[in-house]
Amino acid sequence: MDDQLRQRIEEILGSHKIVLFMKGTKSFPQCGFSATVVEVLKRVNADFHTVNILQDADLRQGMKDYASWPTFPQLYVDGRFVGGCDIVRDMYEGGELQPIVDKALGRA
Ligand SMILES: N[C@@H](CCC(=O)N[C@@H](CS)C(=O)NCC(=O)O)C(=O)O
Repeated sequence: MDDQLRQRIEEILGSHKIVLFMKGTKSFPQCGFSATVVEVLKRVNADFHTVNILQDADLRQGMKDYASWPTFPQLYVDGRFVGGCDIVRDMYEGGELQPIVDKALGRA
């Protein structure tokens, strides 16, 4: 990945505590996996920023390389990759997501 793209990704991650790289938008997800993570984040009352990778081919490939993760959605909290849909849903069901979100948002 070139430096400019890496810098762009790091700027996005540095500007928001919780970032979801997804297909579509919060109000109009264009994939069921992305829709599930949006729903889960709403349930834990997360304030989160979304990036629609369907509108950005560079980021669509760049995030796969950056995270070493081949699919979307990709959830980042405090700049760190948390997981995709299956992981985030499992963490929510296991009660592990809420404390991570609360800590990132200064609610812990
Ligand atoms: N098991 C994955 C499901 C996500 C998935 O399979 N996403 C696919 C289809 S939406 C994807 O992003 N493929 C790569 C691409 O479209 O660039 C998860 O837990 O997030």
